[in-house]
Amino acid sequence: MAEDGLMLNIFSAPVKIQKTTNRRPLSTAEKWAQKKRESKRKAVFEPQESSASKQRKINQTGQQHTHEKKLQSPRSPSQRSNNTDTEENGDQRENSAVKSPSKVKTFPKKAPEEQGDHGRPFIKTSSLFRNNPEIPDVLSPAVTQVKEKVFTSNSFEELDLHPHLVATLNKVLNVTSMTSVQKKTIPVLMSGKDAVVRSQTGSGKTLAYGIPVVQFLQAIQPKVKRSDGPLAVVIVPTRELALQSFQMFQKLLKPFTWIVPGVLMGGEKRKAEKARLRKGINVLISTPGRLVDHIKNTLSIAFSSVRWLILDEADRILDLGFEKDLTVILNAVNTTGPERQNVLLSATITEGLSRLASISMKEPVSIHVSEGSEETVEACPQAAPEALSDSYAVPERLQQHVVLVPSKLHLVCLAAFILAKCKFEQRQKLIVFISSCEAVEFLLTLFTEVLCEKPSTTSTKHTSTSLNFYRLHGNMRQEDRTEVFQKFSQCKTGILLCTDVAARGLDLPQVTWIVQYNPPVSAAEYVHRVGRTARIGAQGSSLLFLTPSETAFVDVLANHNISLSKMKMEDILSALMKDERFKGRGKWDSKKSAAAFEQEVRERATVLQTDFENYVHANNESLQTAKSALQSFLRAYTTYPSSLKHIFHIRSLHLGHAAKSFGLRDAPQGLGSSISANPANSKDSKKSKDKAKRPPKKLTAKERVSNLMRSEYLSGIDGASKSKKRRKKKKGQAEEEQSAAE
Ligand SMILES: Nc1ncnc2c1ncn2[C@@H]1O[C@H](COP(=O)(O)OP(=O)(O)OP(=O)(O)O)[C@@H](O)[C@H]1O
Repeated sequence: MAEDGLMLNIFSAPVKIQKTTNRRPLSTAEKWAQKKRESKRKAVFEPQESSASKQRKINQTGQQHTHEKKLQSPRSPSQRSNNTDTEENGDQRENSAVKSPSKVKTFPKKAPEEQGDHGRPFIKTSSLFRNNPEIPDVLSPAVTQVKEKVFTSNSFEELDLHPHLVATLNKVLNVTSMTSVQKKTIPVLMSGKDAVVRSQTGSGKTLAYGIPVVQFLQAIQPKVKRSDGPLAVVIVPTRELALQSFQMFQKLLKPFTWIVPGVLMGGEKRKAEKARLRKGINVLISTPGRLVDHIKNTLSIAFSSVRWLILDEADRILDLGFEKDLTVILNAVNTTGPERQNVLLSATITEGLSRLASISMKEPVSIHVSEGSEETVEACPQAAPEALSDSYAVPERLQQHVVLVPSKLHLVCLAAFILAKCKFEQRQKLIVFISSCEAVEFLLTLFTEVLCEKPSTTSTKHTSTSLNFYRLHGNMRQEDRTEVFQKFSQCKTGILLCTDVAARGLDLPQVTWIVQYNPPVSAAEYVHRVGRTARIGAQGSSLLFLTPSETAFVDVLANHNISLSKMKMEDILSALMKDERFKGRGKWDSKKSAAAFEQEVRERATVLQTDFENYVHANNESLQTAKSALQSFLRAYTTYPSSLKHIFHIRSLHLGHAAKSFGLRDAPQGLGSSISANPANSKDSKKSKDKAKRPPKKLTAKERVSNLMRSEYLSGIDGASKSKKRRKKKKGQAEEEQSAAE
């Protein structure tokens, strides 16, 4: 079973949790062994230091501690007075157990003038800036980026379209000239051919298939009737995308009221969908799992008239292990139907897509828009898409950045970036990609509580706007998902925290920044995520967070002709200098030296981290939420494909440092066993021990794909329903999360 393998992978991973309480003195041999383990770990996580620098550090330790002790506690001491804190050196501190409130070490109250502006009592805070791995120099290899011209000077009038359709395009959709992909695709599809279409994100692929479908359907005589059932079937991977494509068809079909569009998607009431199907839907937009569900269970669904089958984001549909679902769909539409046109579209052609093309299409025309490819509209007997798989086009006006941030500093760095953009700049709209639903929920609460200013507090020095956080992931109720999708579409400024459920196809207007807080599982997913900005010729920016050990992902992207420019972590953190809420203990004077500035930035980052940690440790509920968010992050981390495991391997994560990025002061103990029956962790269970001894079951290729893509399942992308049900029977928590996503 794929899941068994996965669980084993996750929880038997060498995640080391040190116990530090109730220690007895170590014997010499134990000390030696510990020293050896420590130096081995340091070789992985920390820069090599000269003995002189080590000595310097030892000499400085006392001083540093004194300095840290002077850092202040959060704003509401009353609310957070029972917070724990730890004060140990480096890793020991991070891995030590959470002390009970009674053991909290508090410091003697200082005179009011020493307390700083917010009256934080002094607490000990572990250093964010020590024991971090060295940040290497990242040089994005020089690559020639693939360019695609978005617009042409040709108008829709040049095509032989129904005048009402042209009028709708001009007046309802406000589009007059064709984009390059539309100019190339529409005539091919109107001539009745199958096509594989690749063009960059936000280049108008939806209309490239929507216009020919509507032109075709309105011309059918006698007129199309509802009772004809579906004549066009559009399959998309997520519910929001289904809704978006449906809305586009609604607009296009305005003048042709006798043709009825409809959408089926997981999360909606089946009964209501059945009723709509019974009434008759002519253009059917659906997620794959839901359509299969209806094919099997709804007698009123008849595919005898289907003339178009369109797979949008076709590579993703295949990636997710939808092959079985697609076979069911293809069998259903193939039964008695007439000649059918098939269209596959995506911004990223993969090997999988060409495989799909070969099973479902007849001599498809390959359409791609890269510059210098004017003559690339050609008959493509299967192999041609593969020729495209190495380089991806990203929008020309997209500015791509990467920042290397040690795990410990991830949280404050993201917070500082959000503050910089959305508090101290105007009209910024951010999407932040996070690897799991729980982490999205956790960050939403944490940021809302710690970063958003309470109405009573006002910032004096800098004009600031309020922060509006939204979240989108697969564990949300469908009504909430739809509401957030609509609200974020309409808002002028805000921050959407989301999983990859929002990575594909969504056309959210005026997004200015894409932040990939957790790296994507592939270069293709990178392209789709950043593609939520800089759409249809607009400008946009993106920022990819990597830890120092993940730096090689920059080369992976370069292999696909994607080049990034470096942003410095210190520059991002320096945004905290504008926020007086996090100011350090000393009086800050802008005339001070650069070194003092840097020191103040660090102090502010530490104050902010302390606020996060105090919020997390304020009560058991928030602590448990942080722990389960960390668990889900670790679980997602194990799902990178084997081709990227040399960069993203759970072994290269430092659990204590990762915990810090969830506001946890220590690496939680018993992490694995609390999630599920992890053989390695459930020491007492004989069954578990036996299981642990068993070699992992060899997985089939398909199971491996499912395994690798599990973070996407967890993130709520519409997955194969049957396998989920099976998993639900067998496993606990993880499966529940997944079924909620459907
Ligand atoms: N000819 C056009 N002129 C102006 N705007 C257009 C034109 N065609 C499409 N658009 C607009 O461009 C935006 C992006 O279109 P669309 O979502 O179809 O892009 P896409 O290529 O499918 O992107 P993705 O690969 O991310 O799914 C939409 O808001 C759409 O209304």
